[in-house]
Amino acid sequence: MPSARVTRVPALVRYAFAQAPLMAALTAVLAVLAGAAPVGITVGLGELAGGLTTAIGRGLDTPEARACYRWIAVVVVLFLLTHLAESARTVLGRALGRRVTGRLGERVMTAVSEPATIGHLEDPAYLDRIARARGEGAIDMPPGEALFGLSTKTSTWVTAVGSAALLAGLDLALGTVVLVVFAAIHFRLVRNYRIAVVENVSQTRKLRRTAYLRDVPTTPGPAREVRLFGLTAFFRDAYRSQWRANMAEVWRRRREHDLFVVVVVVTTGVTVAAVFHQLAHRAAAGDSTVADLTIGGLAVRALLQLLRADEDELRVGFGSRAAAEALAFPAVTGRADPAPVAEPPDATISVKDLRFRYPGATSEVLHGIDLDIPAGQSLAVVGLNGAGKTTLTRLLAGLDAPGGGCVRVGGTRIDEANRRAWQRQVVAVFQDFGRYRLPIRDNIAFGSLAHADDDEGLRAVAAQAGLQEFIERLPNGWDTVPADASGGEWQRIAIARALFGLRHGARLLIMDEPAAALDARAEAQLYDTFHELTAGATTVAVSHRFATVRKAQRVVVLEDGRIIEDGPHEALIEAGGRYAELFRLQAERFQGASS
Ligand SMILES: Nc1ncnc2c1ncn2[C@@H]1O[C@H](COP(=O)(O)OP(=O)(O)OP(=O)(O)O)[C@@H](O)[C@H]1O
Repeated sequence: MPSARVTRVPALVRYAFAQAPLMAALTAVLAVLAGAAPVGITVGLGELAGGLTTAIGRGLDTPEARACYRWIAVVVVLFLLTHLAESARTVLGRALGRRVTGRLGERVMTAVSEPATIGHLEDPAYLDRIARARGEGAIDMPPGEALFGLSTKTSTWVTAVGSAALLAGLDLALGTVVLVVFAAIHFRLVRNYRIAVVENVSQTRKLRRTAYLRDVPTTPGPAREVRLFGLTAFFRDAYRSQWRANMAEVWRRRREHDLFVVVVVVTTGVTVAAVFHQLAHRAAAGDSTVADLTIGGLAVRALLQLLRADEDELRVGFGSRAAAEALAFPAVTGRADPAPVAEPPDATISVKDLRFRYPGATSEVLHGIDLDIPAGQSLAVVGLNGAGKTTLTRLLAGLDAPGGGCVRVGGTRIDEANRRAWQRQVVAVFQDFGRYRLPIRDNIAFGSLAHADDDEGLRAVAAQAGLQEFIERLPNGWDTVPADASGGEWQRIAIARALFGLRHGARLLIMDEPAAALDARAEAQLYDTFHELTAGATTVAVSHRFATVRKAQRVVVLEDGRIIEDGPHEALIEAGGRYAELFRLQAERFQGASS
């Protein structure tokens, strides 16, 4: 660990100096000043004590008394300086920390958003990296906190080394031994302290799982089931036993540490006793003055502050680790919105031998899909759970890079160079559409942010998605954050967002179960007016509801990652294949229910 730290801390300090040179330099100077001034006070008090022994009894206006006044002035000024430097260092150090945390946060956010595809965001290891870069862990410590911790520790070490130097001035061996012994204890204390917490951090995942067990019974959704199925005791017991298993190692360390504290107390006692014995010995031999004795005593006292490990160790340890994680993300500068893919509006969207495998999966989800979707066509994709429907829509939208084959728009192949440009021309209502905790205006305008001021358009799509009354009822109308919207209302918002995008030039609309949360009337309304709503755009809708599917101009049936049927509803029914079978099954259920 220390070796990693050796590279982590300088990298962070260099970054701080690059981002905020003045603030960083001032913090460093103040940290040194705040650490050096107490050493000066030790000298001042020692000289004052020495001067007083000769000045007393000689009168107030003697050279000896005047020397004492000067040392009193020096001590008072240094006290003030310590106080001022320490306060200013605290304020500046915290501000510097906040600035660096903010900059690193932006760096991570930009780097994470840089790839046009989204596969990396489904990789748990990558998500862990992001969390660590933000300083999330067993204890939360943003990267910038390390700078504040470093400034505190700089002061501590300047005082310690300065005080040891004063001791060494009296007796070289004495100063060296005390510094070495105290520093050794300090590093061991820091190590113990950090290990105790690092262990928790390395168990982050385990602890997260444990916390999950604790939280299930108090999380509104699952809590309903926990009550119904009587699972409270299960979760409580599982939490308790997992937590104990996780903590066993931590408790063992804690016992070890308690033992170490006894060793520290004894070693420190012996060292301090040795110092005073040596000073007394020298005084008895007439080798040292009162000033020397005072300086020696005060210097040892100042050195005692090394014998502790506090939160600043965590700040430096965890903060610099978070900073290193954040700095490992490449610095990316913002990019301008790309120009749209330059293909005529009537260009066909085609898929050729499309293959895809999720990272870490052993087999392909799509095994070579061929599909031409003429502009303006409404296409429904049906198939059993896990057939690959959602995966196909993700690839059509350019959110994943195919493992083989390609997506084309007219003569343009969608690849890394134009992926973003293509994404701007696609709007979608995915199964897990966004529910932004932002005003409803933003929630809908996100469909085409460049046209967020198109109030008329916003009102029109809201009406098309059946949201007019809902918005009118909201306390602040369009400016309300629709936090309490129902599942269906949120889905209408997502539909309105997609429609707003279509209105402003998107050419492909993807809908993955867009009516899952809609009531029967809303669903019927959506599909009855579908063509009018989508204004002739190309649409690909995934649905398990055949009453809906049959309204599409064309249906493809996906099975195990392959298209097995393709044609209009009537033709597929007539062919009597898988589509006809699934359609009949669903129709029978409804007939059964109504008879
Ligand atoms: N992010 C992922 N990582 C790994 N495997 C995945 C991921 N997403 C989906 N899969 C797997 O890929 C297969 C196809 O999933 P997909 O979501 O495309 O199916 P689907 O036809 O849309 O299913 P459904 O009707 O249930 O929505 C499934 O076996 C699924 O488990």
